[in-house]
Amino acid sequence: MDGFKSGFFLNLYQNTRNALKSDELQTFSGLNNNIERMKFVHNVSMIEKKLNLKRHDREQTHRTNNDEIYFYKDLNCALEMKKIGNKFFQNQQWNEALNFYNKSYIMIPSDSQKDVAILFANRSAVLYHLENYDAALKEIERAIACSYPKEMMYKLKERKARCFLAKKDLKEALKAFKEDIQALDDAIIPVDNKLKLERDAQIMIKMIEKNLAIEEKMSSKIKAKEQTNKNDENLNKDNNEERFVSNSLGFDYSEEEGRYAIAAQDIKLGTYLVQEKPHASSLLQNYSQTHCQFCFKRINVPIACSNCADVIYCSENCRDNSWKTFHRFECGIIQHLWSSGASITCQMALRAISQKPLNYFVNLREELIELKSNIDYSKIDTLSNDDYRRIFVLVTHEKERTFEDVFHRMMMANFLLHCLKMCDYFEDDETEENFFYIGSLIYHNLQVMQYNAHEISELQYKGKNDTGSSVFIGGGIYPTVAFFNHSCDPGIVRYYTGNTMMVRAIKHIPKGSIVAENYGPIFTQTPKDERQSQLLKQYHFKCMCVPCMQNWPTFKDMEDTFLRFRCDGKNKTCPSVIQVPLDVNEFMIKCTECGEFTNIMKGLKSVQDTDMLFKTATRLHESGDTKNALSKYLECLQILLQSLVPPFRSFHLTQQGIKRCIMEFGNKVYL
Ligand SMILES: C[S@@+](CC[C@H](N)C(=O)[O-])C[C@H]1O[C@@H](n2cnc3c(N)ncnc32)[C@H](O)[C@@H]1O
Repeated sequence: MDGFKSGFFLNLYQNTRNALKSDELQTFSGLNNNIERMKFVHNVSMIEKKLNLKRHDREQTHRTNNDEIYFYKDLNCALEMKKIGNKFFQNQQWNEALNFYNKSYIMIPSDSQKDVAILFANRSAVLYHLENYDAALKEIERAIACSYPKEMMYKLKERKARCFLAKKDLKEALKAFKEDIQALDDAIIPVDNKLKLERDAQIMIKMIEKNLAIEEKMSSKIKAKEQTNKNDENLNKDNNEERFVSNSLGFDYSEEEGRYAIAAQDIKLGTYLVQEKPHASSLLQNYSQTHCQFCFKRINVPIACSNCADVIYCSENCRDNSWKTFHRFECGIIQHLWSSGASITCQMALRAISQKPLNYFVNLREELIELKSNIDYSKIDTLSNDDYRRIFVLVTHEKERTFEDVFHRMMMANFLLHCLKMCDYFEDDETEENFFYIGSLIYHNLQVMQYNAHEISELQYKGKNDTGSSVFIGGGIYPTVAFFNHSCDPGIVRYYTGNTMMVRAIKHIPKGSIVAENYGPIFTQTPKDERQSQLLKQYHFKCMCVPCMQNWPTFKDMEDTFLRFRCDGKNKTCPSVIQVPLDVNEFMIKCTECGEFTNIMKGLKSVQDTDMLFKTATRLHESGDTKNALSKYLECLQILLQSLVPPFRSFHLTQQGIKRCIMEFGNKVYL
């Protein structure tokens, strides 16, 4: 996720770097703070002269060189798209029609409100046919708010009534049919048609009134339903929390490992540990026309930015929040960022600044200097997720960086600073001091993102039988989860709804143990040496997790591994450890020492967490459903891996077994 891999910036960087003379190199190496370094890079790169970039504005209504990716507001083009949409609509190809209406709407300049209103109305018609009545009603509301023509209003009101009817909301349907009759007064259509439409509406009104009378009698039932809906609303509110951190999670600090998460109490498998919104996040360009720029939800019915056609939103709320924070500055420069080749981490480094006004950072300046040498985590943890100090304190490994790394990142920061200037971030403030101070923060952010940002993924399914795969759609910086250290055998799984991250335990984690996540290399797939050197190179630490210390084999190396169990023979004193081949599908095994048959799962019964699971497995086993029983037994084993004492603690489950446990059990957690 790091750096500029392609795009015009690479050239600029290489030219500047190659042109550096040895005395300039020395000067740069001798500089002792980031503001001075920023000034130096700014002067040698002469970025403003070399890059003739301008912010796009509303007047720029042309398309560039048949460029398929970059859309501009363009009325003619938008009307063409609408025509295509209309053709699909006539052929009852609803999804295709919606797709073209969406494209058309996104490209309409915001001063063409009437066209916008008509497109909202067209989308409502498609959505009605797709039986997505709530979305259709929302579009009707939007069309009306955009001054939909009075003479056509009766169509919208009638559609509104039919949507409510389909939703079985008779009261609202009744209201809408009455509004429909009123709206017919303004309709410019032949009188006969008008009368017919009015008669139809009256018939509906009578029918609904009759049904409402019946419904009245059952009002108590309806009240109960309303109560349920209210409860649902409350649930959703909880989901919208900025962050939730379980009481079972704590944080500790050591000189070698920095700050890291631990279990403040025993953590059961499956426990929700964290739900967190990002401090800053950026969506990949490829998803800019399918996902909400603000919350990353996939969208069928987008809301457009009124100035640019580069981004879309799932709702007016997300559009407004985006505008209030970063998009008012980024609007019109996003295409430059994309074509520069700036990685998602670079875009996040910029966004962590563009989402707050200049004053915010100017006011924090003294405190940030203090934070560089003295961090009070108990205070930092109480700050809200959108507070810049929460990400400022994250690891940067600043002292371990090479000259090339610093120069490269300074150049990136300088380019991003240039972008900020281009989009009027500094407004009337022309002081050099603030300009380079913000540059130094962008540089700091680039370092923070390198070690602390997370990829945001989405579970995508291709067809009915697909089991789904996780697809990278953007990046985010999560102030709480950024403090989780790594293990090659992690205790948690991360997954997302939009850009909200959820973290759950995938094993039993005893009180006081580290709660680790995984930075990439996992013991089942990558051999120890490879894992350790990758982590050292990428994250500057030597991994000392249990699989690294005990050199656990990968799945591939586990082909010949045995399951090992202590014999549970008749006299209970047999000291033997029985080895069971990997492909075991019998649960009764014979001890080679005492000759007794024993149930390999017997020793596991005592562990509380697995009791239910074990009972289910036994029931399935006894009923002859060996396949499902095995799967349940293996789930037990997966949980127990953490709590068993040696030699059991150190055994590795079968390749098939652990894989299946993780896949099957893990999947349940993911979904
Ligand atoms: C995302 S941060 C994790 C939080 C970090 N410990 C801190 O103090 O902010 C990643 C950095 O933490 C440290 N780290 C992560 N896992 C570690 C581990 N298992 N052992 C030692 N250091 C680790 C490394 O310095 C790594 O670059």
